[in-house]
Amino acid sequence: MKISVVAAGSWGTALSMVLNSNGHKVTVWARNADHIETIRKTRQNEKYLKGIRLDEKINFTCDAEMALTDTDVVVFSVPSQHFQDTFQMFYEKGLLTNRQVVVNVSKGIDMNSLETPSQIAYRVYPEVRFVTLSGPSHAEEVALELPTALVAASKNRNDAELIQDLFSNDYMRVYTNPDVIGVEISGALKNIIALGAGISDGLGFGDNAKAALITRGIKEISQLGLALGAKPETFKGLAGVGDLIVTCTSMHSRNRRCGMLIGQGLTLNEAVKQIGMVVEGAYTVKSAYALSQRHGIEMPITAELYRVLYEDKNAKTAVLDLMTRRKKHEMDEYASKIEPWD
Ligand SMILES: NC(=O)C1=CN([C@@H]2O[C@H](COP(=O)(O)OP(=O)(O)OC[C@H]3O[C@@H](n4cnc5c(N)ncnc54)[C@H](O)[C@@H]3O)[C@@H](O)[C@H]2O)C=CC1
Ligand SMILES: O=C(CO)COP(=O)(O)O
Repeated sequence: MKISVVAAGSWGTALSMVLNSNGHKVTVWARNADHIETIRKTRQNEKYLKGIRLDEKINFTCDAEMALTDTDVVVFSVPSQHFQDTFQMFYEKGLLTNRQVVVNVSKGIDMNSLETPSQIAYRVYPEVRFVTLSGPSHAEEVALELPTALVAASKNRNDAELIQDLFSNDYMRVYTNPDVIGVEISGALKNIIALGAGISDGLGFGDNAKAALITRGIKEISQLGLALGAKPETFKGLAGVGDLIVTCTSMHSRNRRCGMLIGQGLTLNEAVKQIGMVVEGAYTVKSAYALSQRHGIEMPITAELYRVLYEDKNAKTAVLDLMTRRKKHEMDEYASKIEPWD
């Protein structure tokens, strides 16, 4: 198949390698001509995916028409805060048709509209054939062909299966899932919890704190997801708890590393600058906090992180406030229904 990949960051580049090794004709589009020129000359993406050689067969261009015309699949890998602009720009140029399948691989919620990428895509182009590809997958490991499992989620089974076939090989296993919103909310919100896990590490806390954040984190993620129409099983899957575990524990995670720097005393801006790549949780924390208020959902970890990142709250005070919240049952439903020990 002919496939366009939009953006030459770490994830777009790693996925273009998978698709190329699966025998597809891949063209990567990026807006920065100098970046493209350097990749073409060196066959490396030194800025975003250090030390990895890129096959000569992968095309790199900054000509959008050349990259998208007559392709079967368009993979969007722009940071989520730029998904709206980029998708709309390609749509208005007439470069997206419903003969193509659009795959989004970014993980976030737009801070202005509070929409996920699928909600943006359907609003801009109601006939879009949309698939979201998510799950525990650091680009650095995928580029080395280390075993990875993903989820392709779509309202349309054929489109989900097409994307499953396209990316599957002996080091990449792709499952399908009809729950697009559940997969999107999982992928977006795990970045917030990973920032928190990094802050916890940076403050010198241990594995107990990390396990507590992961476990209470998936509860917050699923509560917001359920309010937005997600299915509960999704949060137990690869896009849910799977991606939460890898992002909260891996040294590859930009969100976790950014949190560690904040825990060690840097400001959010200083930490993001030092990471030098997108730190999605820094933006999605604003969207998730706003959504929790809109839907009346208690999300204590998200709320404390919002205060630390945007209201200058001291991180240690935030932890103390989380630890000394009102005492409660582990399962909220017990509080409102029957006594659990009856
Ligand atoms: N890197 C990874 O391991 C994974 C990343 N993701 C997600 O993929 C998305 C992209 O992440 P990365 O590639 O890692 O980020 P990155 O920071 O490595 O690269 C982002 C790329 O997007 C480009 N870009 C930024 N704004 C743009 C715009 N308005 N138009 C066109 N291009 C633009 C940048 O120039 C850069 O090339 C994020 O949502 C991330 O959460 C998902 C799974 C794995
Ligand atoms: O989504 C990812 C792994 O699944 C990448 O996480 P980071 O953006 O924190 O590096």
